[in-house]
Amino acid sequence: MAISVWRCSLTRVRAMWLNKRCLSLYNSSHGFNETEIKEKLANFPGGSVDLTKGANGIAELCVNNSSRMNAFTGTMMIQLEEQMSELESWQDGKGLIVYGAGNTFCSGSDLKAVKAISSPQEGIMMCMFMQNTLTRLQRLPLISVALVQGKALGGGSELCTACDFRLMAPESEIRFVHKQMGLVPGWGGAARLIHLIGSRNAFKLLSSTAKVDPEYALKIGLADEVLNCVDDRSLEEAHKWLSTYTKGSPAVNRALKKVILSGREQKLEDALRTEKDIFGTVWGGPANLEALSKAAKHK
Ligand SMILES: CCCC(=O)SCCNC(=O)CCNC(=O)[C@H](O)C(C)(C)COP(=O)(O)OP(=O)(O)OC[C@H]1O[C@@H](n2cnc3c(N)ncnc32)[C@H](O)[C@@H]1OP(=O)(O)O
Repeated sequence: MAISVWRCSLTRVRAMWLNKRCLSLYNSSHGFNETEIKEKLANFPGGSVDLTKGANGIAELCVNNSSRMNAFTGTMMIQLEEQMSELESWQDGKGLIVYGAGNTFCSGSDLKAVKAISSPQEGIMMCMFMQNTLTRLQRLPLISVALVQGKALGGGSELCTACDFRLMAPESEIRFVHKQMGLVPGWGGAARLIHLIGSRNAFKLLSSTAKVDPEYALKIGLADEVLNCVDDRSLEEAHKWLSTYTKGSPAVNRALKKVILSGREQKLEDALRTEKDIFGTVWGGPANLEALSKAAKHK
């Protein structure tokens, strides 16, 4: 009995490790040493990244460092990575809302930590670590939404581009301030921004470091909706918005996200093949059989 439990958990750990390796961009073959950068990041504590998984299949991920406008400390970067493993293995999950504590989104990386990891080699390691994590966020089999209240600055603006959708509360702003810091985005924000709004609009936002308000964000396709509410009520509003897109079984919702991902990331022929494989996982499945038995009409 004890041996079979041990084998089972060993298989689960191995599956999680393989999954993580497949979903990440960088591993040791790219000169990336995850253990080393985690040890370094652990020296910059503070704040937390809190995950709440709802019984309705919707999770909330809260970036919480309110005394520093939710800036990412080293330990928060590590926690964000750990929460991705938790979400990747959540079979009942359908959706995710990423938001910041205290009615503001996130002011990027903690400037104190950034100062201490200032060598280009360490900067590149931190950048690889965060790109891995945010790529895994983007590739979660969940419909993800960034709820932007207050400010999303620097790395915070990059974080919101890793979600499938962005909802902006009144008076909120997204701002790629990197150039003013003598930087360019490094957490994958530039590449994702170009996919979202095109290279000309992305060029303008990155080179001017302009504040993007909800109305302009909606106009250029950076935001998907301008919410009516501020403070805690905007989280409720975000849940309501998301519920339109997460109806139905987790298996079908997750399959849907996977076909969108393959269409987004793969070449057409490969995406078509992946779509066929994913189709095979839902065809004749419980949700399909139930719909057929009800002879559903779509009037
Ligand atoms: C590849 C990633 C690249 C990056 O993310 S680089 C970092 C980019 N982010 C920044 O430069 C943000 C710098 N902060 C600001 O511009 C302003 O603090 C901000 C966010 C507009 C808020 O302004 P205010 O509302 O006036 O509030 P405040 O300035 O008094 O801030 C409240 C406390 O929060 C702190 N804070 C804000 N952003 C921080 C950050 N990123 N790292 C470390 N601490 C940060 C700020 O220092 C202040 O603390 P304290 O009260 O002085 O002890």
